[in-house]
Amino acid sequence: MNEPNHTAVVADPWPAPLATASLDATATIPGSKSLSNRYLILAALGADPVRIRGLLRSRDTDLMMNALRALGVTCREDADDPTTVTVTPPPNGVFTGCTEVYCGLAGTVMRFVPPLVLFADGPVRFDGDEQAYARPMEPLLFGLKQLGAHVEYHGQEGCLPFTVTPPKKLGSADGKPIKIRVDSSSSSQFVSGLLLAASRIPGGVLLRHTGRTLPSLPHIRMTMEDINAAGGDVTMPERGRWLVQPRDLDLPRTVTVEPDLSNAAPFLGAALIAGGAVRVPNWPAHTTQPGGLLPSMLHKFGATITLDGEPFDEINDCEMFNDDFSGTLCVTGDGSIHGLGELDMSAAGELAPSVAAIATLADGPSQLVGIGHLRGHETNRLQALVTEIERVGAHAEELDNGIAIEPVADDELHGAVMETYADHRMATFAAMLGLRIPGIEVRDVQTTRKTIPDFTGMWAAMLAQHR
Ligand SMILES: O=C(O)C1=C[C@@H](OP(=O)(O)O)[C@@H](O)[C@H](O)C1
Ligand SMILES: C=C(OP(=O)(O)O)C(=O)O
Repeated sequence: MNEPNHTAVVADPWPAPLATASLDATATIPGSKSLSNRYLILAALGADPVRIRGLLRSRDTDLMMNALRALGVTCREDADDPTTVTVTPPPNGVFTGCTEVYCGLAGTVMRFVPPLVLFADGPVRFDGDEQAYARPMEPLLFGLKQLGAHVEYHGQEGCLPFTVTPPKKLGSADGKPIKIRVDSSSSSQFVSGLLLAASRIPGGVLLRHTGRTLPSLPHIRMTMEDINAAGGDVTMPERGRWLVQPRDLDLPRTVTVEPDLSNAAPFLGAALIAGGAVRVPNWPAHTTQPGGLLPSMLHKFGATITLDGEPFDEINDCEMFNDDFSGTLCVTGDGSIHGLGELDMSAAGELAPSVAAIATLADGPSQLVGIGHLRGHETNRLQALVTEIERVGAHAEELDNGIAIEPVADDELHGAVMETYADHRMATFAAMLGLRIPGIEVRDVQTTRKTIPDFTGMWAAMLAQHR
């Protein structure tokens, strides 16, 4: 249950640096949280050790490794490189029960680990940060109940903390896929969590999403691609329906994690806000990360985008998606930012705080829609964004399914101490505003450790590289 100590000392509130010159920077972004935690889960579900290279080392991945360790999985980092970790599954694939897992505030831990209890030899209790008690969990646990698990809540019904007890017998009696129905409209992670475990269920699983909307489809496609890369057989015969055939899962002996493209957003966005160029190396030309949508969003704001020197306009999405190719993405801004009008962000909700920061400094209004489920993220992000945008003197309002942002002239914006609500993306959002608005200070900037080990160091390094 213990978490590792993080010791770096940073002033609180942290004075966000102002950009006083246009940028000419390269930012190397650590590994993807979503891919890191999927590879850890899939490696734990396999039979043989898997070496994961470029693993993100941050609070969410440390929580995931500790969760797996509690279940009898060995996660051993290389002595000379903590981002290379070898995962060895438990003997016979049986996870250790009668234990506890601490989820922190990590959606990928609280939604991807409980399904592993289906293969445990006893009950597992799950707990997390107090703020995690407000995050939706019930649809995932309803899915597990349909697979025969027993769930006991220790606080509010449908929320952390809870205990999952494995079924006495797993899988259908007739050898056909078990049919389960889950409403995943409040988080794609319910579908992903169930799919990740489903290959190991005798007879497999037919999963149907029952809600009206389904956010973060790229993240579900990421789950499918990773399962299939591990020898699984998962298909989506139609939107909102997945068929998982029973299969042994074994990732390749070594897998390499792509950089976290969503965490690239504040850095690339800085080129628009401060003006100048920011480059991110190892940008994958093919990716299931929703951050793959970032170049086109930044382009709409008015940025010039190149990949290995090729203009973005001339990069045909299909041709560019050659699996083996990765290059340096370069975003250049001239200090002007166009309002977006209405932008559907349902596929990439985790980019919304960064996009909102840029939109706050634009020359016209933006409405980011399709993201009502952000109310159940680390904090109620729609409410938090409105409060913090208003705090610096611009205007914003909550919509049913998103946020409307009404920028004001730069001289009407003013510094403030920004709240972050234990939300890493609210901290990076505030840092982005601080590039242009003098006097921005950020409370608890260390909350960025959820997915970035040294955000303030990387931010300072970017600003030190200017024209
Ligand atoms: O599966 C994943 O790795 C994630 C899915 C998304 O969750 P939601 O569908 O809840 O937004 C995303 O926002 C989160 O940061 C990571
Ligand atoms: C929503 C997010 O995280 P989580 O994986 O905790 O859901 C996020 O990182 O923006």
